[in-house]
Amino acid sequence: MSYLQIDIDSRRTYEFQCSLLSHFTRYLCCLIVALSTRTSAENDLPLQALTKMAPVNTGILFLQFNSLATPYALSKIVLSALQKVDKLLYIKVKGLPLSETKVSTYNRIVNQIYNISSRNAVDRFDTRVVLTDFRDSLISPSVCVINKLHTSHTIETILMTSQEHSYAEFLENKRDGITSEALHIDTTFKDNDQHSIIEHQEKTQNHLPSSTDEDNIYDHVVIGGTFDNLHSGHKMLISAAILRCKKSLTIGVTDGIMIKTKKLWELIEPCQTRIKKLHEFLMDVEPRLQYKVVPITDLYGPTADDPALQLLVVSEETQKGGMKINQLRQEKGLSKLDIYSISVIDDNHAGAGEENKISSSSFRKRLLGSHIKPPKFKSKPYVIGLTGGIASGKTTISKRLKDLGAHVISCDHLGHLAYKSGTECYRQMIEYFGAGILNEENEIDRKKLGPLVFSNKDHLESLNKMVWPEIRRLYNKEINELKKQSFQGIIVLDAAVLLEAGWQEDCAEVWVATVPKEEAVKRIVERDHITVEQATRRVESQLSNSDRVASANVVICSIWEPEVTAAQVLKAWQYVQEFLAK
Ligand SMILES: CC(C)(COP(=O)(O)OP(=O)(O)OC[C@H]1O[C@@H](n2cnc3c(N)ncnc32)[C@H](O)[C@@H]1O)[C@@H](O)C(=O)NCCC(=O)NCCS
Ligand SMILES: Nc1ncnc2c1ncn2[C@@H]1O[C@H](COP(=O)(O)OP(=O)(O)OP(=O)(O)O)[C@@H](O)[C@H]1O
Repeated sequence: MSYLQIDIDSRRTYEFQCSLLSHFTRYLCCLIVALSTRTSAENDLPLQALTKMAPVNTGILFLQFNSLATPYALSKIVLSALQKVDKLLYIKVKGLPLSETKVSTYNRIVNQIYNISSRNAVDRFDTRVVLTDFRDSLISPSVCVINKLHTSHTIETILMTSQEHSYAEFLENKRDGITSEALHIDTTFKDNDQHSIIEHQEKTQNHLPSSTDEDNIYDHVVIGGTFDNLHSGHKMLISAAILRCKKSLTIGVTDGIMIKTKKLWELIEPCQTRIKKLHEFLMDVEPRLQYKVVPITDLYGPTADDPALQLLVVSEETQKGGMKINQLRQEKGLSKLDIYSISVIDDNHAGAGEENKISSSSFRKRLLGSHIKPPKFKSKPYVIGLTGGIASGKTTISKRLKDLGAHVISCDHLGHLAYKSGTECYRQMIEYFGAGILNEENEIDRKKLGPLVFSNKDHLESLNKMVWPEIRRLYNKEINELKKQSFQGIIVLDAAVLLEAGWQEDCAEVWVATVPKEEAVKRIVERDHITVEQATRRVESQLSNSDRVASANVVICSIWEPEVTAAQVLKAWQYVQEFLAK
């Protein structure tokens, strides 16, 4: 071995920089650590003999660098750890060499961990590889930094590759009664694993672009992205940047027009939420860098005028963006950025019609029909508010729900009842608009009313004030009648104006039907035989998809074949059934 293994920070809880520690003292420490490690490790029970721990949400795996002799060993250890934690696994690699190690070596380990995790864990599983030790080993190998690890989530269990120490004292944010377990894994190479190892190795080799040496480290690094549903591809990009960064990392996060061309963009979280989540991830993996996380509304962001930036990290699919940036910088007399490019990581969970690579839009598609927010309350009967823009598929969805056994109340139908002569609403409307809105049978004529209200916002508002309370009274009457008949099932309140009228207050949850604006316009033109301009005006006069999605417990998108819509409805329906049965 060409390095000294030093593991002082796993012996003490205090946090200080011991730059004055002599090599001799360090060597002694190493010796003590190495000896104590061996003794306790020998006393370990084999994994099979350990009682199975209760499932926990968050854990940390302390991995010894020298146990990673092969990608196979790493795979086996990480896979084993993934099985013991439900939601979030931190991974900290200990015992790194003090010098002569390359960024690319560490970067490959990090990539491999993310690759294994994304291939083997469920979609929403969150793996976070702590980068502090890697950076210490790369940037200041002669300075021993002793850190207490602070994580944004409470750690419930500690996993290790050998039972040398509980490590609990090095965690700032840990559950009382934290458990620990040594993973004893047979990392002996088996012939039939050859294929998967070669595959892993290939996937985790970084693409080496011509403009930069993959082992260079820079003061000021920059990356950009949308970072919606932060996934392994993003984490690899961010890690590649952090490992090559000494002082500041600038991150441009797309906003505004940049996101509106993306699939299911209405489901993308607001820019400030994405920035907050990104920041939380950065603080977990390497809190000691200076981060400048800023919204961007074009592909250049701060690279258009920041002279200090030196390296841009991209992926093979966004390299072109890097070239455009350098073209602009050259035109402006700024220095060109070195460009480091990572490989794109594939998604082995990809379903039909999804991209091959891990992508946020596939995640968004998988969110359709699932409960993005839990129901507000449990009740019997159980009222679901179904809403959505014009031609978004509400009627089709409510028919499907009726087939599944729901009692559907159409607020459109109740609106017609509210206009009937003899109601309070009828009386108010004649008083406000005059008898000119009546037909020969003294019924309210919608064709006469339409031009009056759609040309005047105040009139429309007044009309809504008269009609909405009447509709609410009518649906409550129907719900109460169902209650009297001991109906215990699910009631669907199909209401285009559910959110505008505030009726979501009466619902345990809200389902929102969406289609992209262009598709809604196309459907309206075909159905109502009006012009594209007229259809566009109708769509634009309503609440936007993203406003509706903000209030949704479930989002259903009807852009694909009817069976895809039906599958989303069934998924959400089954969740509600399970929720009510609990
Ligand atoms: C215009 C940009 C920023 C928009 O980002 P985009 O919407 O693609 O972001 P997204 O969140 O999807 O991805 C962010 C980054 O992660 C990479 N990435 C996404 N998925 C994967 C994956 N499966 N494997 C590896 N990398 C991935 C993307 O290629 C991108 O580089 C970007 O695509 C681009 O052109 N980047 C190069 C220029 C740049 O960085 N500009 C901003 C400077 S501040
Ligand atoms: N995959 C799909 N899912 C649902 N509807 C679809 C789908 N594909 C096409 N459509 C069509 O879209 C149109 C609008 O659907 P629907 O009538 O259910 O919408 P809506 O939201 O009730 O509309 P409105 O509020 O204008 O009455 C219909 O003609 C429907 O057949």
